[in-house]
Amino acid sequence: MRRTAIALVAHDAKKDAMAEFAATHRLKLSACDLFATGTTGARVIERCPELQVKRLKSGPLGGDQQIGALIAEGRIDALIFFVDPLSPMPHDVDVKALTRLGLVYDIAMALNPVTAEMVLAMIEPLT
Ligand SMILES: O=C(CO)COP(=O)(O)O
Repeated sequence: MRRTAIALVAHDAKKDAMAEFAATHRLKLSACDLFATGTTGARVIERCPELQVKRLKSGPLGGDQQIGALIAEGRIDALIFFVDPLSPMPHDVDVKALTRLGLVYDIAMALNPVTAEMVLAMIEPLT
């Protein structure tokens, strides 16, 4: 049985919040397999160098789609995606496709920090 796999994604205006979220939950996250879009992953690693994070491409360059592909393959248990609802995104279609796949495959999906706290509280990492 594999470890619990969590994907971390944050839009630019939410990256500070994601770095803080990762720092607050570093212990639990360290027991999970972590995936992230490029810049989000870099920010998480910068804040929490001890975390092993598989960084994919930056979201606008295909990273959202890579996370979506992992979801479609059944390799992600939870998506924590801090969405910026106030800024237009050139890759809005990718963002929509990613959240759509989260729904299609019925994984745990948190789109804001308060829900992410709840989702993580329910996760018992397999070690
Ligand atoms: O754009 C993103 C999600 O749509 C996130 O990508 P980055 O983590 O590379 O900024």
